[in-house]
Parts: sequence; C-alpha cells; structure tokens
Amino acid sequence: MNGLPGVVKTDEKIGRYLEANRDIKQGEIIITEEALMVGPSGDPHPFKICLGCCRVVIGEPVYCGTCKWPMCSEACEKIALHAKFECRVFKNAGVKPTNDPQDYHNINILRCLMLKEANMKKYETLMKLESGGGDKKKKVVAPKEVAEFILKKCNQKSYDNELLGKMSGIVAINSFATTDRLSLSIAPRMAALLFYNASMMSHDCVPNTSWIRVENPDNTFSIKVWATVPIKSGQLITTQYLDVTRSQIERRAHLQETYNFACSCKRCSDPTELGTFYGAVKCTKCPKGKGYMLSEDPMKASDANWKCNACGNSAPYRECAVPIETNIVEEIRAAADEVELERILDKHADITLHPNHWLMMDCRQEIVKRLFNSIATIKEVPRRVERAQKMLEYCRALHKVTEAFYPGNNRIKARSNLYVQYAEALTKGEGEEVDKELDRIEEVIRKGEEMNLFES
Ligand SMILES: C[S@@+](CC[C@H](N)C(=O)[O-])C[C@H]1O[C@@H](n2cnc3c(N)ncnc32)[C@H](O)[C@@H]1O
Repeated sequence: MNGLPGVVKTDEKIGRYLEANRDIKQGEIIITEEALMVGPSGDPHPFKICLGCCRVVIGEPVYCGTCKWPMCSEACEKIALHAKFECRVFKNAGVKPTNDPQDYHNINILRCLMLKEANMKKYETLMKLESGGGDKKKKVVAPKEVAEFILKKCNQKSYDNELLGKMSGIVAINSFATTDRLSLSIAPRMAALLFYNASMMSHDCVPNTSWIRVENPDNTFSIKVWATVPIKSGQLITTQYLDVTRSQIERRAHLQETYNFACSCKRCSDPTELGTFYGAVKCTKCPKGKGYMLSEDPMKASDANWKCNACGNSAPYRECAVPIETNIVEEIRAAADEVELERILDKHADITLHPNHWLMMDCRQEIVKRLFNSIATIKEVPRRVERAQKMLEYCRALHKVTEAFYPGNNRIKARSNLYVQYAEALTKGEGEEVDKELDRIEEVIRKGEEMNLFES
C-alpha cells in the first residue's frame, strides 16, 4: 500500500489484515481511496430508492425515461452508475420497478458483475476481495433470490452460479454501508460501497479508526479512514463491521452469521466488556443485592453459565438474563413517550440491570432523541431547564459508554458530543446568548448530517 502507514499481512485465522508499519498519530489519515463500486444497500426500508444517487426518494418520483424505475430527478437518471449498468438491462428484459429491498441488493450485485465490461481494472481488483469469510475453503452459493433476479428476471444468463455466489459473498463481506439515519434536512442515502484497501481492515469491537464517505464532484465516491487513537507500529488497524453499541451476544452472533468468524477481541473476551458492565444483570440471590451476574465464558455466548461477581451464585444465561431482558425489550417497545421511557429507566437501572446495561443505554438514547426533537418547543423556561438537565444527565451517561467503545475522535461520537453541548446550553435558561449558542449547535448538527458526519 504505497504511501500508507500500513502493510497487508496474512494470518491463518483472519486472512489478510492491515498492520501499522510505523507509529500513527491520532487523527492521521490512513486511507483515501475511490470506491470500486457503489450501489443501493438493500437494507430493509419502506421507501423508493433512487438508483442514481441511492437516496430515499422524497415526494413524487421522476421515472427514468429508459427503464421506468423511480429516481429523484432527471439528473440522477443520467448518472453513469445507473445509465450504463442496470438501466439498459432492465429496459431489454422489461424488469418492472419494485420496492423490495432484496431487489435493490440484487441490483448492487448485478452492477458488480457488469463492472467487468465497464472497467476491467476495477473489476479485477474487486474480484480479489474475500468472499467466504472465516471459512476460506467455503464455496459461497448464490442465494436463490439473487440467482433468480439476475439470471431469470434480468435475463443475464452468461453469469454462472459460482460467479454469482462469489460476488454475493464479496458484497456481503466487504460493503461499507452508509444507511444514514433519517437526517434533519436531506433524504438519507442508502448505499453500499466497496473498496480494496479499506476492506483489508479487520474488525474490532473497539475500533482504532473511523471513516467517512466523501462524494466527489463527478458522482463518484471515496472513503477517508483516520486513526481515532494513536496506533503503534505493529498494531492491527481496525474498523467496526457493525454498530458496536450492540450487546456482546448480538454482536458475536451477527459477526458469525454474516462474516463467518467468532470475534475474540479484547472486549468480547472480557465478561465486563472493559469494565463497562454493558451486559451485567443484577443477581437476585445476592444477600445485599450488590452483585452482578456476568458470563463465565463469553466465547460460549448464550450457552454460557453466568456467575455473580459478589456471592458466586451461578445460573445459565438463558435463565438469569434472558427473561428479564426480554421483558424490558417489550416495555421499551410499548413505551408511548419519553416519560414512560424514563419510568422504565428508573425501574431497572441499578435495580434489575447494571446502569450501563445496553438496554438502559438504548432507553437513554431514545429519550435523548425525543428530547432533542421537542425540548426547544417547551415555552415555560423552568420546565425547559429541568428537561435540559435531565437530557444532559442521559447524554453524559451515554457519552461515557460511547467513549469506551468508540474511543478518540470517532465520527460516531460527534453526535453524542453535540447533544451534550446542546443540553448544556439549554440548562442556562434563556437569553440572547443561549439562543445564539443553540442556533450554532443546530447548524453544526444540520451540516454534519448533510456531510454524513453523524451517520452511525
Ligand atoms: C472485509 S474482510 C477483511 C479482509 C479479509 N481478511 C481478506 O483476507 O480479504 C472480512 C473478513 O476478514 C476476517 N476477519 C476480519 N476481522 C476478523 C477478526 N477480528 N477475527 C477473525 N477474522 C476476522 C473474516 O474472515 C471476515 O469475514
């Protein structure tokens, strides 16, 4: 990797990975490269997705003059990634538009296959990417829906099943998905991007880099990867393949299912998840009610036995944690408003679950989101200040955990940082200075969302 502070090495377990070949400073850009391919991510959604810019189509769509699929505008219809790829195939085969996310995912795979005609060099690089995940000998079979869409619906019979399988695997394992959270001001972009160098980064549940997608003036996309913490020469350069604020059991199951490996990072190997107690459940047998049940073997996931860190009481995870977690998930789901969510928090934090338990964090996250959207409309100043103080308390609790899992200058932490500032400004009551500060923060949030800075 010319000019980059890393080298690609190979390990029997991980396959290829990126290792720092010199000390890297915090904030230093590690990778900048143009995408090999960009396509709709195919994530579940109830919207129409523009095949030009991959954004959700807001309002009445414009239908492509050639293939009749919905787009945001006539300009999007002309974007090469659509016009020179699926558009002509759809026209020739008469493929009708659908809203099915699976079809959008299929389109992404079709684009990767068609890259061979459009740009042989990029196609050859793309084909060097991993397709089988952890099991290197595994031949990836094309999912039925992919084969049916490409071979039958699109009438592209020249692609054999083995190639379809390999391409499906490449897309599944290497995509950098930018399914933006619904933004304040612009339609979210639901795109999946493929890169070669960036794909060499292995996963860690506490990554040491962050990345951002950059839109170039010619409608192509690049990625910028930077070090969020100092990285020593010889250390792995890592990213996160999923949202690492998910629970340990959920993360490890998803990594196994989608990427075919059992995560054994420092955080996953530690029952306390680096001292955060992110999955800890209060022990019901502990005489003083002080102890927490923790996994005796995180590698066994939901099959493990859990043990109290104070009294030594032990029980299978399925008995000591699953029932209480399932109930709370239901309670959160049924909560009508932020007041009910606060009640759930008061009922469970430090009573049935550790205050840092991921479900308590989910609850706080939801309250903060709702407060952020409504707090400025509270006219009565003392009430607004009281709500802002609460928001600040929740933000700080969230921020502490986000700092543990996304350390340093990670993009994902930018939003939580701004929420803290927003709440802090509101606790100061009213006045011109407060208004100015709020306008400034709202503007930063809006700009950040437009630039995808706050995407998670
Ligand atoms: C995006 S690719 C990374 C590059 C890949 N290792 C290669 O040889 O092309 C993702 C795959 O790398 C491997 N991998 C990444 N992080 C890993 C980790 N922390 N432990 C084990 N395997 C890992 C898994 O096989 C995973 O499916």
